[in-house]
Amino acid sequence: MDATNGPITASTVPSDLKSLMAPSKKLPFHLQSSHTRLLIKNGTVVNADKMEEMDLYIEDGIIKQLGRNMIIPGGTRTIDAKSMYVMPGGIDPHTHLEFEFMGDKSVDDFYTGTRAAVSGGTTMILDFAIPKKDESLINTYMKYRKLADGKVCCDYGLHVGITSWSDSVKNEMSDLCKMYGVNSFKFFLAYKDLYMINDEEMYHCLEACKELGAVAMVHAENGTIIKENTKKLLKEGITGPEGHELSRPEEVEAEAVFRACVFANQVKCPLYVVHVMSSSAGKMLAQKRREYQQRSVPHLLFGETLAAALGTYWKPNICLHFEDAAAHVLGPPLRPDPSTPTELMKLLATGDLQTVGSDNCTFNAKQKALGIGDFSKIPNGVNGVEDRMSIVWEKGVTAGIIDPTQFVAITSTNAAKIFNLYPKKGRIAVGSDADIVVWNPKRTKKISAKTHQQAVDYNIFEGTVVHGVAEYVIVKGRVCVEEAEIKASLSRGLGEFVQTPVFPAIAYPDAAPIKAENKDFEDELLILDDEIDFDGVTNAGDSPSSGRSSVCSVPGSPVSHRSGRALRKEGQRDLHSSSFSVSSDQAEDKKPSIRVSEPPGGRSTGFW
Ligand SMILES: NC(=O)NCCC(=O)O
Ligand SMILES: [Zn+2]
Repeated sequence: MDATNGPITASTVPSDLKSLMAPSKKLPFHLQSSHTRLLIKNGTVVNADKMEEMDLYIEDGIIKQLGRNMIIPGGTRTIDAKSMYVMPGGIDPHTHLEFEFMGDKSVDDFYTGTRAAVSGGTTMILDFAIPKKDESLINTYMKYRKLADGKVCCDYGLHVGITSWSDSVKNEMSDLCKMYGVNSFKFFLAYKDLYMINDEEMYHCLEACKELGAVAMVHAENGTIIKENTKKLLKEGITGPEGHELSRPEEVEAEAVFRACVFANQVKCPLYVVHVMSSSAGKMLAQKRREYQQRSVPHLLFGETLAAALGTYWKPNICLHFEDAAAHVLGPPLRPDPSTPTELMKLLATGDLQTVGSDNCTFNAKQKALGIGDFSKIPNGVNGVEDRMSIVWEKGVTAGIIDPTQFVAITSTNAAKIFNLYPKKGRIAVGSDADIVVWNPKRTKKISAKTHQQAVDYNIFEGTVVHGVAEYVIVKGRVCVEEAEIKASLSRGLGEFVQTPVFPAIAYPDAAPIKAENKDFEDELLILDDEIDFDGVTNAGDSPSSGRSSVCSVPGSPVSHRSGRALRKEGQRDLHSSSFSVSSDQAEDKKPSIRVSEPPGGRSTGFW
């Protein structure tokens, strides 16, 4: 097939995808109003590198202007964000919606799951298309596209699982990268006999990812030990949910983290460790990451933890009721050490971990009951897609461990960078998607299954009071949550599949930048980012009279236009006539004066 490393284009779209692409363009009539104009006033705009008092003007689903005293068209709706934070909508890098797993199917589907996500301030999810060992990767991917397209309430992307190794798997990985908009592959060192691959297969999988410019992802637990321990525990009569954690204690997770890191380093393939659930695993990853960074292999390793791990733990009395305990079963497990949530939050604060996912994979009490009498049959998975943002805020910002800019980094920007969505997603900037959350740090909420939006009948954060919620959520320019209530505008089909191009600059800093889906669009964003990164301030805060008018308004027009290019200051570089690589510079930590504060616990080694 005629494929390149670039984005999907009309000529490279396979015929099976064409049928999916056509309908997603035809939005229902009520979603078609392309002239939605919105002004968000008086708020504090928070990006991962700084906070600024600014207004924001949105049109056609895109951020068009940032600044103060902007000239905007009449008839524009205004939201007053006084005393609130205006942030990039959350990106949940890890969900399993309608996932067929362990004999059942997770109850939150692409509609209820993304609806719940948006209600909590998340405006994009990355789900997993996981094939059985003998299944085609592309067929599995197509199955997920068919499940999700037309159903999702916010944009989504797909990671693909690697559960076996062969030439055909390798070829399909290549096709997925080159033609289907996938840039990340997860392999499992757990789930022996189901999904687990062995060390040799891991080596080849990492080699293939590196060759393709993809991000390798690993579920790091030692599946062989888990299998043998499980047999032993069941034989000893330990059949209840307490057996779950006993079969896979912290070092079983840390061993697999270590092994995967060493393999990644040998192959020199960027590796993203999903759901780091223990202090032992987190520290192991931090140690390897720092070690490789010192040997000038920056950003080889990335780590994700979960809202579940930050928001709760395996409490001493949890096993008094099977239903409670089973609802908390996921792999790797919640840990009995009560210091785990704080330890993991500190690793996020120091940049040793980069992202927080939900791993949302929900099963109702009836489904969890499959494991009565045998803990190994409890379908693994918990909720989190809805509460992830509030849990991170509560346990991070309210607790004084991170500041709002770090909150944005770990809930949105870092995922956008790692999976090559930035700055279309993960940043409040002119030209970026208007996926925005207006965060109210004064509104409180008591989390409960009785009031949550998710389809599942249990909430592992039940009773937690959070001091900070999504007051308004804007999805592609539409106000979908208002005063913390879902509006009718949040509907099926509002979201679309978003390609994730290979060679993300943060993971492959030496590679030539891969263009996003719209060349003009990306060029404009890169220019604006250059202004932000190297001036130390955005031009967005300047008055229109400063001469840098393209962001505040475009000459001759009351509003700026997406296609309008930023005017350069005298002496400022023209990226189109220079050999300077913006993408690689975006990946560096050497930008001057862009942080508002140092993270607690010392200087970050991450990419805040
Ligand atoms: N995490 C979990 O227990 N369920 C979802 C599947 C996985 O991520 O391993
Ligand atoms: Zn998962």
